[in-house]
Amino acid sequence: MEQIVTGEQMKALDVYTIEQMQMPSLVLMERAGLQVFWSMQKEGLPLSKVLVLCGSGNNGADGVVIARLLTLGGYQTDVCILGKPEHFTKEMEKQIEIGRNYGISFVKTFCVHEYTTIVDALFGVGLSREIKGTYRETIESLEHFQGKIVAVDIPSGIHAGTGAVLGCAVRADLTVTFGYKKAGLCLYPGAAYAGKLISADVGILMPPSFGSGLFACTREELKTLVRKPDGNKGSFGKVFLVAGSREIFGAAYLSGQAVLRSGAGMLKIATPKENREMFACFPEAMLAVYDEETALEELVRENLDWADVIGIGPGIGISHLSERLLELLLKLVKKPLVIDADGLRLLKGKEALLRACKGPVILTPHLGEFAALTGISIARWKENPIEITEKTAEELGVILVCKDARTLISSKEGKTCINLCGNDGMATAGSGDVLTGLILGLLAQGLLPFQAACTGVYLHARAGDLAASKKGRAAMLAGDLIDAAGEILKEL
Ligand SMILES: NC(=O)C1=CN([C@@H]2O[C@H](COP(=O)(O)OP(=O)(O)OC[C@H]3O[C@@H](n4cnc5c(N)ncnc54)[C@H](OP(=O)(O)O)[C@@H]3O)[C@@H](O)[C@H]2O)[C@@H](O)CC1
Ligand SMILES: [K+]
Repeated sequence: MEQIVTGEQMKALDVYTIEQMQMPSLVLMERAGLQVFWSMQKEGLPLSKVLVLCGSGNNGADGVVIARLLTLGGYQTDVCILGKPEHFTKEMEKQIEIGRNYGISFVKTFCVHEYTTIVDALFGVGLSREIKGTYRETIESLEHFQGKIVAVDIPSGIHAGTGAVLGCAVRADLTVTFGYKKAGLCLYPGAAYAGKLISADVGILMPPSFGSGLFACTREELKTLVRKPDGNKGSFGKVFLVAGSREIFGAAYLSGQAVLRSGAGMLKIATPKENREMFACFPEAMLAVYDEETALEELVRENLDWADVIGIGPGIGISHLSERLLELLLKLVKKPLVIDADGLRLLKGKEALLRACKGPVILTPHLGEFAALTGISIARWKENPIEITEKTAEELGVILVCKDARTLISSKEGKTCINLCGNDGMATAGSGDVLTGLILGLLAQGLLPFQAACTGVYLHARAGDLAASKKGRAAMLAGDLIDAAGEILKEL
């Protein structure tokens, strides 16, 4: 997993490195400036005439370092400091003094169109409120700039913890961020403002006791999934999935296919009797059919004994039978339970039952389902997604997968994973059913619930990127995700 931090956490790490490790702030800053300077050269930015825009804090001080390095490198560079001298940090004062000694060009006014590249060093992780006045006018004047823009640490105007735009923000082509990726660069809209994102090591250290539970999944997590040469279908896990209804067969099929493609050994689908014939095309799945006459408690008890993991929701519809099945599972399950789609809609009003559930529960709502379940609007979630997802996971006592362009997975203990892969082609019918199946398949193979949820989301998103590269984002279907997930697992 890759560590992600909020702005506050990053500041705490700066302080730790400077005060506890005794690393001078100006050394960190020099390394930060060098990393941006090198990245600008390496990325082939047009450097015939560069303007560096600086605020009054240490992000601005980084900007002055970059201007000095560019000037020494022979690139024509101007620096414009928008911050007021009374707000300068001591590092900023020092960098201006050094810059003057090195003969860099400070300007008071500028015409953006004279420059080929602009360096945005107005605000970094210290941005604390909405941008107004001259800062805002300057940022807005960059909107029609034809050259390239490089953001130092984070595009100015983006909140480092939430990715929100505070009034206005710089749209960068390249962002060089220091130490660790900031959450605001990983979440939308911030992610869209960052352009190409490069993480640069500048020597900031993280103490072992550091309490950031924020991560992004990486390819490494998939490697925890190992096939055992002496394994059998039982040892790769048995999945019991309550899915499908008279009207909706496809959701059960897609989820079930994803379960088996991810490597689980056996699958049994509980579905209404009318679906029996439809399942002729899915011979790998066993069936437990039910109707009004079925003793549902018996059916559930029997299959809970048999299965290693349980899922409910894809295409079950809203009926008294599906509601009864959900209630029985919540009351009786002691194994991991994944609830998706209609299962989430039926969960409304059963929060007490959910909290009392003895098995670990994973909920996988898209934002509409999340809003319906919690009463928290999509707009409110988007204002502060990490905090709200963590709080809801804790309150409901579940692992919560909030599906969005940047899906968040939070455990009730306050660990959160941000998914950084995937694309808009995945917003297609059945995509969520596939995710549920993948998570179930990974659970069946022994991944711990939070790990299975994070790895499932990552595998699903990587499959989305592979499917998009083959079929195109508009044309790809949920079924392509299943095939692509299989290919990704094969590569391992
Ligand atoms: N520590 C280190 O050694 C290292 C730090 N590094 C660099 O430092 C950056 C963090 O620096 P920072 O903490 O000084 O904050 P920064 O982002 O420059 O802005 C703070 C200033 O802006 C002001 N301000 C805020 N919002 C505002 C608004 N809307 N409109 C107007 N003003 C506003 C705020 O005012 P205040 O809120 O205090 O009133 C304050 O004056 C970090 O991102 C990285 O680039 C690297 O070099 C590595 C080593
Ligand atoms: K910046």
